Amino acid sequence: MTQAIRLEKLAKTYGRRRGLVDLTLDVGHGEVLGYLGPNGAGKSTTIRLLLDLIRPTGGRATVLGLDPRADSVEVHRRTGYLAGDFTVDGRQTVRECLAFLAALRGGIPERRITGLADRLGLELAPRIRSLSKGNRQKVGLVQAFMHEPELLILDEPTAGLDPLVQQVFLDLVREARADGRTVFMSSHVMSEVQAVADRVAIIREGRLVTVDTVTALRERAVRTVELHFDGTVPAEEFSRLPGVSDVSVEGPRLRCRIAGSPDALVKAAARHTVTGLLCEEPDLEELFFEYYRNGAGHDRVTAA
Ligand SMILES: Nc1ncnc2c1ncn2[C@@H]1O[C@H](COP(=O)(O)OP(=O)(O)OP(=O)(O)O)[C@@H](O)[C@H]1O
Repeated sequence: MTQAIRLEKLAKTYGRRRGLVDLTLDVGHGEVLGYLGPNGAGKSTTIRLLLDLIRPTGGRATVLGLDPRADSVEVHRRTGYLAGDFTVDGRQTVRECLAFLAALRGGIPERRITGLADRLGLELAPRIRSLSKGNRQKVGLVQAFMHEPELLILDEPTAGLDPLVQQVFLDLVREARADGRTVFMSSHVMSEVQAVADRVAIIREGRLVTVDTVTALRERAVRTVELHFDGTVPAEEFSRLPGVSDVSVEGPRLRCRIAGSPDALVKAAARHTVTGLLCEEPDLEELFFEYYRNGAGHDRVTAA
């Protein structure tokens, strides 16, 4: 797979403040990458660097094979961008605003704009300044998607959206991927990212902590397992097994948490008569918290 985005030791400092530290990351064409991190992790900094809205202090970014600085116009033409602080002229109506932005893009069929607005439940008649935060965000989404760009760069796209509209947004991302387009979206909510992303990159304090597929993250995540036996089993037979923690036994029921392979647990259970087995879906949000806790940041993220 060729790369839609290639970051090589990309770095940004703001005076003496750290923005981004030697970030190396590739995003393939047609891939949806979820870019997760707590407040101040460096997500917006990365995105602004991709679009040449700020300049790096080290390293290199390549977007659609282009240099964001030298080929800025071309990068912006081929990209749909939603800024974290999306703002437009408040005096315009939604329709005027989107028509203006469409004209800047060389014209876009009106039905595409009205189609997106309909799906997101965005009225076109009101003035921008009268809109709630969520409705302004919808304007931002329409303008990012309306020209069907080959690359979408979205900074906290679901901020302020209610759950139903969030689902519509996730559908738009799925459709973009089905069309072979690339999506780079930042978030601080794991659940929405895991619903659509092929891979998830987690950053903390300007550094990449991990990047992996949602499937692999799931395999690494902690899950709760409940086993039912035909009688009481000794907890100590289970508490020392690799990856097993928080073992509790209540009558014939044993509950524990497991990280990684359940093989040792299954083999230990098989020494008894198992009458029931319940395994909860791994909680990726919890895995995400772990990545945060294992550092000096301690910035809490929002659980969805
Ligand atoms: N213009 C600036 N001047 C000084 N420091 C900045 C500036 N922009 C960002 N920073 C610092 O860079 C770091 C990364 O900020 P950034 O906005 O990229 O984080 P983020 O992950 O997007 O956070 P959030 O979720 O709050 O938007 C933070 O410590 C922030 O204070």
